[in-house]
Amino acid sequence: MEPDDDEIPVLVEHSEQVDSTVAHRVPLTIICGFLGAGKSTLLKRILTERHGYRIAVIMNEFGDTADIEAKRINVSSADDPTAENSEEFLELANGCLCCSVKDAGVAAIEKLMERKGGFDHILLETTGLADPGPIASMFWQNEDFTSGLGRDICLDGVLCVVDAVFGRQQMEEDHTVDGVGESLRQIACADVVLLNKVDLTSETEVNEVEDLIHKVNPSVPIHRTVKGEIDLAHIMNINAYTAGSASSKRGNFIHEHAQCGDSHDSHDSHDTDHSNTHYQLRGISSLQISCPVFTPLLLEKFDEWIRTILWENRLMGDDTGREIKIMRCKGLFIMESGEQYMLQGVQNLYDITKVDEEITGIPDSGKLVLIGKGLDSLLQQSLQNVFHAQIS
Ligand SMILES: Nc1nc2c(ncn2[C@@H]2O[C@H](COP(=O)(O)OP(=O)(O)OP(=O)(O)O)[C@@H](O)[C@H]2O)c(=O)[nH]1
Repeated sequence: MEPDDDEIPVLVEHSEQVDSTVAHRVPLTIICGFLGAGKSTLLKRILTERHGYRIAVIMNEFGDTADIEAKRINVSSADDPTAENSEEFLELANGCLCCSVKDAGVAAIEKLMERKGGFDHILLETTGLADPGPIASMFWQNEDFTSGLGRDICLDGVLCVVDAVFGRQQMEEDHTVDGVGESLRQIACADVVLLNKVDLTSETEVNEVEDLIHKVNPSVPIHRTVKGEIDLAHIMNINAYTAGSASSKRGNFIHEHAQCGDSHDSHDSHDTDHSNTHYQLRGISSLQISCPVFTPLLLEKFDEWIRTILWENRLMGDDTGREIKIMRCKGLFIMESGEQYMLQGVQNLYDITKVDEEITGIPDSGKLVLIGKGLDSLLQQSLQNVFHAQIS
């Protein structure tokens, strides 16, 4: 759903036809990561390893990686315009394709689809300083996009590579004018995290970084890696933004890290009491809340509640000017009928869709994860009021 001042939005249920179309689109993964964390190392590995996928890797800096591979497989690079086959695409021996993204993301992908087509997956690398939120929203739910390029590709998820050695320091130290640093934005928006360079630090330190990441994004799966060594099944086709056939994977956030508790507190440090894990770091906080079984009316009410926050940056009924900013939200709601609904949101875009397949091992009640600014006790109370209005 996108905000529109003139229309009252309604909850749209996606038909099976739409979901089957989604299945034919090429999934796109946005790769972000802290400076020097190992993004290029991961991409180099993907571009050279025999994995059986045809992957298009769209890189910011075509330079180093492409040059190395070009020499090895004897294909000319974009830096050599006189050579035969010279273009900004570089086809590699393992079926991967490397593409320069100097001409802006969407244009590069349009060209890619026109000229090369037929990929299993697209990996889009962003710069170390990028906020993946706006990029993700560009590839998801954007009207211009869905009526054009969106017919061919769909957003699979956001992968964040974190440095196991300096990750913690980067998260604690970086900040921008509005108080939330890029590294925290990247963690907030991540659907999967690679905690890389674990060979360079102790188990204790790795555990601490992992803990910090989960404080910021309680539901994100974290994979520990050395030089980006990861089974691609963990980072591709995770379907973080759709409610189609692979819903069991999307249900992960409900089960993983249940030890985080139900809520996170707002202090610039870890809470020692694990029963209250309400957490805030440099202005960004995360909140994980258990939801009661939903009636159709409660689903409507919840839709109104989250819409007011995402579109108007305020709580329903609160005209005090207190601002709330959600960067990422996810939810799974269990209906009285046994049906399940999935919430996905990035920036001010969101979608609530019926899950068309049973998620195995789900709890009796649903869960909601919010990551952003202003997630305080007033917000929690406001949500509880919505829940209790239905129960009583
Ligand atoms: N020991 C060790 N070194 C690593 C690992 N991953 C990457 N490196 C090294 O760390 C350095 C930085 O890695 P890159 O892959 O260039 O990092 P990046 O995220 O692409 O860096 P920027 O694009 O500059 O932000 C390189 O020298 C890599 O060889 C790892 O898991 N262990």
